[in-house]
Amino acid sequence: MSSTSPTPDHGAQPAVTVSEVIKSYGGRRAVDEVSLEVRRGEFFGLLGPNGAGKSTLVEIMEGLRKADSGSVTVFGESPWPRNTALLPRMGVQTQSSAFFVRQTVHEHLRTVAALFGADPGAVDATLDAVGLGGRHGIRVDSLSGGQRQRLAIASALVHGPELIFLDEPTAALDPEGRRDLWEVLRGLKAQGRTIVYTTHHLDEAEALCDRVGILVAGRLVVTDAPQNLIGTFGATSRLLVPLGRIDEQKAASLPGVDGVTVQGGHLVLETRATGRVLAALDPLTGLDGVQTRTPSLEDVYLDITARQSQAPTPLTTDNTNNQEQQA
Ligand SMILES: Nc1ncnc2c1ncn2[C@@H]1O[C@H](COP(=O)(O)OP(=O)(O)OP(=O)(O)O)[C@@H](O)[C@H]1O
Repeated sequence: MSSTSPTPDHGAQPAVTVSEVIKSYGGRRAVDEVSLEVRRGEFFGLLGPNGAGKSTLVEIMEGLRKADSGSVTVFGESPWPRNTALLPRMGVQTQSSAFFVRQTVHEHLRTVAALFGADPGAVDATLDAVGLGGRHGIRVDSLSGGQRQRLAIASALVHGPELIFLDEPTAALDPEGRRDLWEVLRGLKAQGRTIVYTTHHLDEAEALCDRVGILVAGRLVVTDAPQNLIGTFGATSRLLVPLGRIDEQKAASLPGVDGVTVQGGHLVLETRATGRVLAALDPLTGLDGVQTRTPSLEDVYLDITARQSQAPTPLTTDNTNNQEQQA
């Protein structure tokens, strides 16, 4: 990767602005009047079920697809039609990234680096960063799916872009590869780069993203910081009590318990008042072996997407709109 870091210019225009974008295929809206801003230095995650419109929206931001209506700017300029001035400032990994399949890994990345006029010295460092350091001489068409994905990510990073678009970058990676890439992405953010990415891994989005946007059937239903979403949408905590300690009816009658189910070897108590329920349980069952599960972004996501699929309604908007973003 190039060692050049973006000049910090917080308070400047957003990295990406999307305004009322619509894109339809055959009369069906894949992206339905979406507006959002990605701030400079922000790590922004787009979440949503299969077919929700994430890739379409990201590719419109990248200038790879044309919106039917609405507007997009990247660093204040339109990415469509193909804006060559923006290319050195953007790194793009798509779900169908192209490769020079007859080249070796090192040749491929050297070629990509040369196309962008990047420092050839960045090739080795980038391959190391994505875990392909030991694969320099392997032909691209002999790589595994996960290794190809790493090479696609390297191809998006080698020229040290300010703004990085990654479409499901960890989809084909093994757990170790996923964690390694998290560190690479955190490093890029620490350098002040802006990252827009899509993922189905909610734990990952919660760990990495400053803000996430959830798309359902082409509509952006909510945008906020993961912790704000968890707080705002008030997913309940769960207390797991080993079976046999307390009967279901008695548990359901405890103050603060919203619901009780049996799952595996546990009675699962749903609550928004964990301390109160633990205090009530202690004299009845003791707390040994009682486990507490706090709500996660995944809980909130599943709740929001299920409710939106049944009855689409506007949700509370971004709590972080007026907060300064930290690089
Ligand atoms: N080139 C195309 N022609 C026709 N329909 C398309 C095209 N690209 C996408 N679509 C449709 O648009 C909708 C949104 O697709 P998109 O790939 O953007 O969703 P996604 O959220 O990225 O899905 P996934 O999580 O499965 O990657 C889907 O119904 C898809 O079938």
